[in-house]
Amino acid sequence: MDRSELTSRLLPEMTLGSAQAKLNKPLPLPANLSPAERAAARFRISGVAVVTGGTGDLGSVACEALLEHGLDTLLVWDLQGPASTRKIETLRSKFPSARIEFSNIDVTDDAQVTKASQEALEMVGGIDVLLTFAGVVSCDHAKDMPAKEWRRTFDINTTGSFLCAKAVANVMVKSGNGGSIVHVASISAHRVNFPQPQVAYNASKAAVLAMTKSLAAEWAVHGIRVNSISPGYMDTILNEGDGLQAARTIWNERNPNGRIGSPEELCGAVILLASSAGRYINGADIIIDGGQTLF
Ligand SMILES: NC(=O)c1ccc[n+]([C@@H]2O[C@H](COP(=O)([O-])OP(=O)(O)OC[C@H]3O[C@@H](n4cnc5c(N)ncnc54)[C@H](O)[C@@H]3O)[C@@H](O)[C@H]2O)c1
Ligand SMILES: OC[C@@H](O)C(O)[C@H](O)CO
Repeated sequence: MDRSELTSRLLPEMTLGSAQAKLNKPLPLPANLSPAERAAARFRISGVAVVTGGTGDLGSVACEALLEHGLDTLLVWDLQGPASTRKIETLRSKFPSARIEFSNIDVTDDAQVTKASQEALEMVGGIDVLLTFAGVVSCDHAKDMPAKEWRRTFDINTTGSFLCAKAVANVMVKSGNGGSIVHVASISAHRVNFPQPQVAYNASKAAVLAMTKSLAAEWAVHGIRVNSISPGYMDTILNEGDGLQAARTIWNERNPNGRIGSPEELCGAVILLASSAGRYINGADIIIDGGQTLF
């Protein structure tokens, strides 16, 4: 079997030239812009974005950043609750000209995310950006870890992120416009957290990194970029339960900046990866931790 036969049999979708890669088109910046306008245009986000876990502490801040940068339509996929209703109302009042829709979606349910993605294609013409913030933390000691808890952590953090990426990528391929997918990994994907035991969480986030690189390689031909961010410890509710409040002192001491991060400090990386400023970034991970992982 020669090389081209092998390539087309094993990886037909990756054969060069099988689809027009949007990544290889010139940057769509009109020539008559002022330098300041050009700078802003590079980081402009237009079109439609899906944000999973978009009413959580980090996801809601990322939603706001997308809207600040010009997003027309925001589709939030999260579990319904009083907090989600409140956060969506706040976003709508801050950005009255944007279309903001909430759907009660469990990211671990393949049928639900597939249906919601298809509806986005029919309702708003496609999806340009996907951010996968839906996630849970699990702090059991390994020797006491119930199989159910291990599976739940992987199901939401890893499988859920994959199922959303798959469903959204299919829509991006159908619309023919490519897009940008940003997964939310963690510094826990790169190293073992201290002092809290988090074997399932750490492993689930390391899998997100490997998945991100695999999808980036497979979908570049469709003009879809897939990257991840790895936040360090952020000041969120996720880091308050399970005795984590007490661990904060240690995290602060072990950070060269002397403090954990605030949710807003993720926005720069999210906008870079989602916008055309990041058009040649593919399969990358950006660690945003104030240097926590340096020592
Ligand atoms: N907070 C941190 O310090 C930190 C650091 C690194 C990575 N992260 C990651 O960032 C992401 C967001 O964290 P956060 O601090 O905003 O937490 P959060 O608990 O405030 O938000 C998580 C969101 O995910 C949603 N969610 C959970 N299970 C879901 C499911 N099955 N289907 C749909 N939605 C679901 C929750 O409803 C919630 O809105 C998580 O993936 C987390 O692992 C957080
Ligand atoms: O590693 C940092 C985060 O992923 C997370 O905030 C932490 O692990 C939760 O305890």
